Amino acid sequence: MEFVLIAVAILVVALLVGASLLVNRGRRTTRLDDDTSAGTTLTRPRPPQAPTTDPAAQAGATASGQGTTAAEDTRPDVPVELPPAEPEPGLVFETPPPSAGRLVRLRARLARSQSSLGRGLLTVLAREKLTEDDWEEIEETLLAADVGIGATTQIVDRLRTQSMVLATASGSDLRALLVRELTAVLGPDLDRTLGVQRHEGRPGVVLVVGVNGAGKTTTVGKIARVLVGDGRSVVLGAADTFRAAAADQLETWGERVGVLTVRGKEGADPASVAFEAVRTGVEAEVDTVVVDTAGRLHTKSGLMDELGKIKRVVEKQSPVTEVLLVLDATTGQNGVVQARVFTEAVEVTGVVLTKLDGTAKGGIVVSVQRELGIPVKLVGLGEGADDLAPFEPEAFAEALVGGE
Ligand SMILES: Nc1nc2c(ncn2[C@@H]2O[C@H](COP(=O)(O)OP(=O)(O)OP(=O)(O)O)[C@@H](O)[C@H]2O)c(=O)[nH]1
Repeated sequence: MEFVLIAVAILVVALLVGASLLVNRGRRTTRLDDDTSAGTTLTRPRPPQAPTTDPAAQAGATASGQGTTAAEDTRPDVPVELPPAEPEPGLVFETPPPSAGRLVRLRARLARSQSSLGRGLLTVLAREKLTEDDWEEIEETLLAADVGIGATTQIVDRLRTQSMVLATASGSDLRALLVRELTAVLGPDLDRTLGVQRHEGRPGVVLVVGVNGAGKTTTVGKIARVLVGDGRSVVLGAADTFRAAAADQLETWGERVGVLTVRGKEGADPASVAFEAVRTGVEAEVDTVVVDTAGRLHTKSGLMDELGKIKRVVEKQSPVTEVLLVLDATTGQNGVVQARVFTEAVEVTGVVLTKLDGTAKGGIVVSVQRELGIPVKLVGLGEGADDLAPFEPEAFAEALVGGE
């Protein structure tokens, strides 16, 4: 009898161990879009034989937000199969226009800056003989438009040396002169190429940073459209896990143009989401992965830690080729102060100035570039999906001055 009891006990223990092994094994593999997992998800349904990832690693990163991340764990190198980029039934992808020439098409959006800056300057310059009061007015107009003291002095000095020419210049000559001088302070020789190209078989990786409310998420969506409009394939990463609505917003932007978004659960580790987004981009061999990051302005060291970690983790997959800082043009000099925190936290390679349509201070482009020493690469000129344009100094100066 005793022998039978011992045999039954051994059998029960063996069954329990076997069952637990099976359960754990089941947990080790989950689909990226499995809503019950704590890790990252793709926004569109994956094929039934979708590959698997290690949720244990993801959960670790998600829960802690520090220490080892998903990326830093050794994870099986499981290929990610993406659903075909074809419209689902009833869903028609939009075709955004290419980015070239957008600034010229959107020049009317700078009307507010044009009337206060461009027209203001032209009116004074057209006076028969310029007095000291006139020069002061020119200076004040430039400063009021946030051009900044250094560039204002440069413009006024150069115009003064040409006052003989000004005295006899026609309206169109004056306009051309002003366009030339404004272009000169806009840094016409700065390299504004976006680092979005594939390199050595890996996608370009763009990190988008900036204070929440600057239009960052909207801008990431618009950048996706710029890239798609220019014929590139894109994956988006919703690493702003602090604000749940940001991921929803990004998904919607992506869906409209057939771009996949990798997102995390609310509160997930941003680095983990960024890692998965880039991993997905590498596997799918897309041209560019664009990652939206959280822009909470907590302590500088907190920001540095978070952005530093995202960059470090992402670069296990593919080098970061562009870090874009999104700034709201309507916040003026305040925005520049905030911007400094970001430039100290991460090596920013380009600035996106949003909401330029909503300000009379178009000169902010000049002061941002001068103060941060970073080129403005894109400008936001409205709420429309394609109201984001590559920045071109001469076209911008033309738009500010207006006419012709
Ligand atoms: N007029 C104008 N509005 C813009 C521009 N860029 C963004 N916006 C709008 O600004 C509004 C507020 O944007 P945000 O509050 O910054 O929202 P968000 O884009 O999610 O920004 P984050 O919180 O940084 O992620 C949205 O309605 C955008 O459409 C622009 O260039 N011009």
